[in-house]
Amino acid sequence: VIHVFRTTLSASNRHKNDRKLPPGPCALPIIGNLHMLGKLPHQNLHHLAKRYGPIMSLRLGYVPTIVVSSPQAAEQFLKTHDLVFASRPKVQSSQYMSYGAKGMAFTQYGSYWRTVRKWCTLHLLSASKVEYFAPVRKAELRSLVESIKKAAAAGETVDLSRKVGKLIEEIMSKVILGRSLDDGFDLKLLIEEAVHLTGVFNLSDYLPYLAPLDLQGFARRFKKMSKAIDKYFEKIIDEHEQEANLNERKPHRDFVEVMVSFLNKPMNPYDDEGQAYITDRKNIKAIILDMIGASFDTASAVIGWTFSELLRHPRVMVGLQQELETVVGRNRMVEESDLLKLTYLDMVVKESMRLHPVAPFLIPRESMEDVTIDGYFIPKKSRILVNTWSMARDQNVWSDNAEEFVPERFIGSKIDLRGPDFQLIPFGSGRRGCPGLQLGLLTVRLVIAQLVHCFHWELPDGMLPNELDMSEKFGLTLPRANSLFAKPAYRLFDKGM
Ligand code: HEM
Repeated sequence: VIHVFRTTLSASNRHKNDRKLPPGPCALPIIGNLHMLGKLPHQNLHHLAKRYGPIMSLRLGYVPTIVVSSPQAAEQFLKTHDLVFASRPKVQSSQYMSYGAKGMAFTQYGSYWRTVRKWCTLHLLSASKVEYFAPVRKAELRSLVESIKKAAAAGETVDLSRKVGKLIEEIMSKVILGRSLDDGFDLKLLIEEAVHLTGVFNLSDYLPYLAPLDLQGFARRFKKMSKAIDKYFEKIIDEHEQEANLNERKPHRDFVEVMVSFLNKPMNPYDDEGQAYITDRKNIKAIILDMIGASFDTASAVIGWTFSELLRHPRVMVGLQQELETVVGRNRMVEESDLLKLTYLDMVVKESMRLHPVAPFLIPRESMEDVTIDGYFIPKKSRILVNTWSMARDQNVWSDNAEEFVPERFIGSKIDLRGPDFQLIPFGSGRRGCPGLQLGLLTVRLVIAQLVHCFHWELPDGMLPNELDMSEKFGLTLPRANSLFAKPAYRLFDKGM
């Protein structure tokens, strides 16, 4: 009770003193504005921002929260004051799922995070590492094309969401764990649930005195999931250790193999900040979980939305097939080396990631000190939600047709989706921007190009393009709510292999 009284009092005091918080809707006692989020918070906050402006202040439970909804405002938070907002809040999910924030994505800013990030960027996510796995992508895509070809020959409709989900899961698990997931353990289902629960608003994070009651049952679910995942990772690390003993001189390939080779060694021996060690298996398990969580759902969500838009806009699908025909020709499949020449594909992917950003609030940040932005006071320990979904619908930035899927808007434009241009930041920006961008983007482009090149696609049962369901499922990521079904017809001249 004292805690509730204190937080309510201190929140109202903040309004009273001369430091002006950004505008925002009135907050109720105790819950603040939590009741205004609804099932699709990115959409509801988009509507509220239209009324209160691009830097809006809310109180979620006891947590002061700032919602950023324009590219100019995002630049202030992610570039001008990048360091102030380079931390992540301590949340219940990371305590359970990241072994007490021992990974990267949910770890507070500091020397541990800096070292882990540098190390992962250098040893796991570098350009040469991404390239190294090209044969894995090729083999997995070939086998997917073969299976869709069979379905096409039988006149069947395929569940594209499921097929693409499986493909990404296979590619990423070979890259990260060094093995196929065909071993009876449904890691994908657990990761999907973990990512979803990490994104939805957990009362225990906003009203911590209620945490022991676990009113939404999240803690129970996190504990159960983390136990199952931990057991699985232990087995994988054991196997890697045995293999490492057998082949000491073998080059290290998958992520676990690289990490196991660093066990008990400092991550950056030549660096002043080398306090971080992969001292025990917890570091390895936390990093693996981050990598899997960050890669399974993101790439498949982008591909799912891009296919949905292509099916809703046959003109764009045909345009993309024409480009593929010119650059690749119908006598062979797409190779990774073709991708650089596919400029329309690039526009299609940009447009899809603009309208359907995979992480609608990026991964929430937390301010490390008090700061004033555009005359507004942003208190230390505020939670920052950058609403990229809302930014894509800003008519001042994207003109009257902001809500329409028009890849041609990028003709002659230099907008880069990797972070420098704040109107399009599906991978975030600044110190906390996505370190897996290269791997993610390459995978997304390759899969879309291959499937559009090899097959004609139609909506099933005479469904019209404007009848396709486009509902979203909100979590840390924003995939389609329902599976996408489509009917393929093989279109390459030869056997395509
Ligand atoms: C198309 C696929 C992907 C998309 C759209 C995406 C998007 C994002 C976004 C929006 C963030 C938050 C950035 C911020 O707060 O500014 C992020 C962070 C992160 N991503 Fe990705 N990502 C993708 C693929 C990947 C892959 C394949 C990996 C690794 C295998 C990865 C690893 C990470 C990690 C570790 C972080 C946390 C970084 C940190 O906190 O320092 N991502 N990603």
